[in-house]
Amino acid sequence: MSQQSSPTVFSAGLDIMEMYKPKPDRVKEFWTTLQDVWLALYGSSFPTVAAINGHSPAGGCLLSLCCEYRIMCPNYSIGLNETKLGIVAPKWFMSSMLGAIPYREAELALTSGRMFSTDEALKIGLIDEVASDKADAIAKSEKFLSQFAKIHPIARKLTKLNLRHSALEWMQENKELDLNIFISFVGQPIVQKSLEKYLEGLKAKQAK
Ligand SMILES: CCCCCCCC/C=C\C/C=C/C(=O)SCCNC(=O)CCNC(=O)[C@H](O)C(C)(C)COP(=O)(O)OP(=O)(O)OC[C@H]1O[C@@H](n2cnc3c(N)ncnc32)[C@H](O)[C@@H]1OP(=O)(O)O
Repeated sequence: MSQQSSPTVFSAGLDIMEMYKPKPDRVKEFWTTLQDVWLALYGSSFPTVAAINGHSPAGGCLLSLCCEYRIMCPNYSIGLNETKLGIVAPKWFMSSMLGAIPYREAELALTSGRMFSTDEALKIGLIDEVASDKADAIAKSEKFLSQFAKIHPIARKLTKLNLRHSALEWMQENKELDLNIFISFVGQPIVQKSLEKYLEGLKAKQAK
């Protein structure tokens, strides 16, 4: 469950202002912090559930995909919408999605940057359950977690970490490479232009 200033947003994803005209003194910390959050959450030895009580685009969707189970409240949207911003979901965003939905669905979703409604997300397996509201999402999360009381904790932990091993190992070994790809990608004028247009679209939507 994320605590946001907006009651309708689980996480709006990465701060686009950090990628639009990125400041050289901040960009490394920005990206490595995200890598570290992913490593900690995707690689957590604890069972994890995302109770998604609001919209969850891009980095928001990624946070939920780090968890083993996703429960979402109705009438929100979720997805890796990077292509809509003219950017590319990094390899580890994609592998996180592939841990939840079949390759074919992921390819269609990622290339189109599609955002799914709660019901659509349930249909393709991007989320596991729908909750009627925040309290129900918490109750359902507790129910999911309680099943592990009967499972040996070391067996559960090793099973989870073995399943996630190759994605985690890739990141541990390639943090610097991944950072350099990010910096050179967002630095391209064509990418900056796309981000500018996307931000203008957000402002125009808000002005209506
Ligand atoms: C070859 C391989 C190369 C690989 C290279 C990798 C490069 C790729 C790197 C990164 C991946 C990116 C991940 C991301 O997470 S990108 C961010 C994606 N997020 C979005 O698209 C969300 C956009 N926002 C919305 O859809 C909506 O705002 C909303 C649904 C979240 C909330 O809607 P609503 O409540 O109606 O609020 P407003 O739209 O009115 O927005 C309020 C306010 O907030 C600003 N804002 C919203 N989201 C963001 C954001 N993510 N970053 C910065 N600012 C945001 C919006 O502009 C308004 O601002 P204000 O006018 O100043 O109030």
